[in-house]
Amino acid sequence: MPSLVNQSSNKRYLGQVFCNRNLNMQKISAIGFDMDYTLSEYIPESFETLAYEGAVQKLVTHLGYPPELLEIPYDHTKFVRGLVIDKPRGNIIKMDRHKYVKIAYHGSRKLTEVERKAVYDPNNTTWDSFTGSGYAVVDTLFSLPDAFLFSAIVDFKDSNPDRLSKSYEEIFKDVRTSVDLCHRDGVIKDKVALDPGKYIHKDEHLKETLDMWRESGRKMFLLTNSLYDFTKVVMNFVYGPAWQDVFDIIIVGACPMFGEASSYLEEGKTFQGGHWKHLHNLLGVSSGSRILYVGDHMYSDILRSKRQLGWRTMLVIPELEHQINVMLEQTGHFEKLEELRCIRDELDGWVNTLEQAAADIERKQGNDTPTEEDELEEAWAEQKRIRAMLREETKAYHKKFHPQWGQLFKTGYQNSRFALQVENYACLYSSRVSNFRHLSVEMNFRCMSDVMPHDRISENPVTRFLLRRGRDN
Ligand SMILES: Nc1nc2c(ncn2[C@@H]2O[C@H](COP(=O)(O)O)[C@@H](O)[C@H]2O)c(=O)[nH]1
Ligand SMILES: [Mg+2]
Repeated sequence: MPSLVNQSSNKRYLGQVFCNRNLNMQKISAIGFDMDYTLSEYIPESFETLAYEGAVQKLVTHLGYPPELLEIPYDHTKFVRGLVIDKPRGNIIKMDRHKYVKIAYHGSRKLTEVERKAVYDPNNTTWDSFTGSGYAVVDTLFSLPDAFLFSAIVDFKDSNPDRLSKSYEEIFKDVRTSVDLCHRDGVIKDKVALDPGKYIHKDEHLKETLDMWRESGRKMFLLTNSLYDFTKVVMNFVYGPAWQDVFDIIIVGACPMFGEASSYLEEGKTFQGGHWKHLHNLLGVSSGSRILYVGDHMYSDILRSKRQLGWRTMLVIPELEHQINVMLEQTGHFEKLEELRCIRDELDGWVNTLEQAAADIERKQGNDTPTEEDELEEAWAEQKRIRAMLREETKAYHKKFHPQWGQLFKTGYQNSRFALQVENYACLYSSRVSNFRHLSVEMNFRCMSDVMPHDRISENPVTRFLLRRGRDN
């Protein structure tokens, strides 16, 4: 069977597993799985609506929010992972990998460039790391209803200031409390238990993938934040009644960097809570690098388990399918953007040369010659035209991915903060666990070679500028 790793198609995503860090499966002796949004992919329309409607109900009934909020329907397409909620300002923002804010919305209103830069451009304000308590990262699909609800209430407050006197930060706190409660009081889980098929996608290939790994002789474990009753509902649906047989260890009510050594409940091979050292002992591994953990939550599943436990990680990114399909459809558009960028760089070089020449002449003669002035005016006009065109084309390209937030892994043409975290913390990533079924259980994953700007020295605009100057002198 042909390997699907890092193989590209010019039509659609084929379920490739992508590799950021070399990982030899022969060195992996235990494979662990998170459950929610990893083994079970929830249907956003129905599942997220449970959290949203439950939370609005609580805000209105228990926290005195205006009943009109009950009439706002949930739109699961509005927000995406990787965004950051700026609680005190009532904004939701998207950053590039350098933490420059490139898109900002206040409620559902997009900030103009001037407004955005006044608040977030480090040239105008003090540098912000966006890590304090005033910010909340949308780093799991579970947070999308929080983002939608916060933004809807910000809109409501702005249009009805006399009806809602709470600050944006207080509103966020109430939203968080209400959504959190829905995860604990049965508003979400009782409904899912009654009709799992309405809320969970059935992946026809999941069972064979998990069985394939089990048969490879590796230790298998499930490590989920969900409690046992809900785990049973979900695993029964996604795998079948024999789900417990596929795992050597089942840990519920916990995430990778879990707990106190002594605080856990044990029933056979099933535990509630516990400690990672205990888990390493049970798995018989001496080093975290022998464990591959597959999860969807950037922070708790991937970043913490990699940084603090040294586990190898695979991030499940369901959004990858849409992102890659649009990218492949838009190849022509992307090439046009690349071309425009080259023209812009050439023009910048040309303008630079002319400006320098004009300055030299001015120094020597005391004023510009009309020829230089005309040429410079012409170059500036062309530079302005191309820059505007590039800006518009880039916006149009991004809109193909998402009308408000653009391409998940990019802001403009740089990697987004989300992409940076995927690169830094996920050894592997793919859209779903069952994509592994195409691959050998002993696969030696190898990453692509890294490219720094100086590795592409001949494409560098500064190189082109220097070469042209060298030729002209
Ligand atoms: N109390 C809260 N629980 C939450 C919230 N968001 C998600 N969850 C629950 O966590 C687990 C996720 O399990 P995992 O398998 O991905 O580790 C699941 O039971 C969710 O319902 C929250 O805001 N508050
Ligand atoms: Mg999860």
